[in-house]
Amino acid sequence: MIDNQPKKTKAYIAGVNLNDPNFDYYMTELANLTEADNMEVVGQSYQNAESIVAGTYFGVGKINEIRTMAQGLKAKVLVLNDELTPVQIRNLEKLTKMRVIDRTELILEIFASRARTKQAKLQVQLARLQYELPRLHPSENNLDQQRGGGFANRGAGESKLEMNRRTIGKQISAIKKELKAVASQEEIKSARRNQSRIPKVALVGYTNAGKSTTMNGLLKEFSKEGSDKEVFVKNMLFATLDTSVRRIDLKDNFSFILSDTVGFISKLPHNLVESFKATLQETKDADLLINVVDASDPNMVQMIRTTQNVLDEIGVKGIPMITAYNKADKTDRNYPQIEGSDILYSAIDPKSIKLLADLITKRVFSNYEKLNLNLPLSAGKELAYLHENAQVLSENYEEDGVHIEANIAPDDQSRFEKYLVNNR
Ligand SMILES: Nc1nc2c(ncn2[C@@H]2O[C@H](COP(=O)(O)OP(=O)(O)OP(=O)(O)O)[C@@H](O)[C@H]2O)c(=O)[nH]1
Ligand SMILES: [Mg+2]
Repeated sequence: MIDNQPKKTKAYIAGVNLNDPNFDYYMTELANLTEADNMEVVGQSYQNAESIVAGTYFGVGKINEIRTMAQGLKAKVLVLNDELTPVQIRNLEKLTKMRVIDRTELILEIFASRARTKQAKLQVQLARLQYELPRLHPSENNLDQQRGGGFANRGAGESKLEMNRRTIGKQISAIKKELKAVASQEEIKSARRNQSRIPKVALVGYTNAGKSTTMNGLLKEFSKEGSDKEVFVKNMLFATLDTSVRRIDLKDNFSFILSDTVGFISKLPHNLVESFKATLQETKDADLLINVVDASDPNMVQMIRTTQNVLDEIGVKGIPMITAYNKADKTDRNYPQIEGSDILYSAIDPKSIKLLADLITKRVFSNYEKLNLNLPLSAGKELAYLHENAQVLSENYEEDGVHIEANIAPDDQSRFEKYLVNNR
């Protein structure tokens, strides 16, 4: 059989365990990330230690062991479980004769390969440059220094370093400026959404949990535009890097705005989270979060914790949340099923999607109040506002005005007080 697949680079993965109960889970993630970066994991090892060795990350014995093992397995790349210092990376490359990639660089590479839109590309580029800046080192300009020979030329390498730093610094400012321009466009749209009383619901969660599939499921069931508005779904880490915002129109005039965004993983590089601030804004502005969890994954509990940690890091606090246990079709449990404020479902099952929509409706509109109003026929503007921002249950044009029964947001209730009919 002819194998047309290009051969994947073989990688050896390793880490130092500082007595962390989640260490095995982090190594599993590291293996998945390495595969997601188009490499093949051929082996792994770890070292239990009290602390990281400052200059070389591992102790000498471990480095020798890794070099021997990795060479035997023909690994070309050594992938490490933490963010390393530039000195540690350089020393390990010398000692192992392999390319060394730390966890941060690995995640940045994956994001770079996935970025499609201008905003995502700029955000990843910014995070990469910020990662590189402190990693520029005079020794990387050895050639210049050596070529010059002699003492007199010693400054040449350093000035090149300065030059590189300045160039990267300039690139960073330019990208930040461009990002601001892109973000302000988004802000205008988002401000418009914030002005409206339509509730905002945000899908969040671990990467590959099924957020985008859930969004498409809701769109298929409840959006007039249907499949035109569907988002990209794929069985891979970080399929989504942008935020998509769609309007979902449920029965009985219930509408909400739904957003789907980038997924999370443990130890997301801080720079990356910082760069993706604009993308994650929709999550911060939400009235309700749906935390999508892959219920068929044995590491489900750690994944939930990871999502909580990232939400804390980006400053998402106090927003009500539904935990949505997805992929129930891959478990032996009965679904769909509501369990308190949570749901067990499958995003590819229409019945599940309807139950999820019911749960969202209940949660989002729980503090709305059902009011009976009588609006004069001249109050066209108020009527339009109600249709846009409340759930209009019934509407009858009578001689004395328009009789309306509607569920109205707490903030809007005073606005319609004067039209109240006292028959509640
Ligand atoms: N069997 C099964 N597969 C599902 C279900 N939901 C999603 N998937 C699959 O899981 C994979 C990931 O789905 P996505 O919707 O792209 O996941 P995501 O959370 O948006 O992932 P990222 O954007 O990468 O963070 C795809 O192959 C989906 O087809 C489900 O309920 N059952
Ligand atoms: Mg997605």
